[in-house]
Amino acid sequence: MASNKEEVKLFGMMLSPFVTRVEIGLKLKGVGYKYELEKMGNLSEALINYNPVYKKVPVLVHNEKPVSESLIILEYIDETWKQNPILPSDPYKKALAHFWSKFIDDKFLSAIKKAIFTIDEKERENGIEETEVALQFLENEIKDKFFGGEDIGFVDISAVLIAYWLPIVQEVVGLNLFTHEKFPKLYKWSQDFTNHPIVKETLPSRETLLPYFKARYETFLASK
Ligand SMILES: N[C@@H](CCC(=O)N[C@@H](CS)C(=O)NCC(=O)O)C(=O)O
Repeated sequence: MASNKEEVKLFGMMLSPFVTRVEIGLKLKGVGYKYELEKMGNLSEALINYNPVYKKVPVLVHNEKPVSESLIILEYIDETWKQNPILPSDPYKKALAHFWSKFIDDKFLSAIKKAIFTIDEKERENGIEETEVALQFLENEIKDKFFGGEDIGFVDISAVLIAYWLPIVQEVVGLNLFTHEKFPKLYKWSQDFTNHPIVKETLPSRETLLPYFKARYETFLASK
């Protein structure tokens, strides 16, 4: 737990998988925090001061020191509060955890964005194919219950957007990318992960996320 002297603030936004990563990390550690709710398109001056480079959430402010970028924040949390480790201590395993988390943010995210937010049919198909290739790499990486072994770790938390956001997003868009048939191990992992009590209590409800994403997708289609 954060001691009384410590002040932990999380600048976040509803329905953001990047903010959810940080919340899961803090809760796994049992660190209490104050949530500062930001609004898309109307960010507070405080947030912009804390993250002038990207002007995005999440930002963790620990005793007035701001840390930005969800994966960097997660590592900071893990190094600051030692209980319930999120990253492996073995340097090679730690390097692999960083590799796969970066893979999710680089390869998977760019592929899925292309698969969803592209009008050009050929380009969209490339996006779908690239998403499936990325999911297959992750399917091959699951050796235990979680990417982190028997307990949730860094890659699991990074992949929350695959476990929870992707099934909802593909339903709205009408894609069948991530199914039990195509990726049995990854699908089973997504069930175990989203049913973990800390993850479950942190995820936004399907009833909120689905209409939000539907509206966003319709706005995109209307703009084309
Ligand atoms: N790479 C960043 C991504 C963060 C991000 O995209 N945050 C979005 C919310 S999901 C945001 O703050 N958007 C506000 C804006 O663009 O004005 C991370 O991992 O923290």
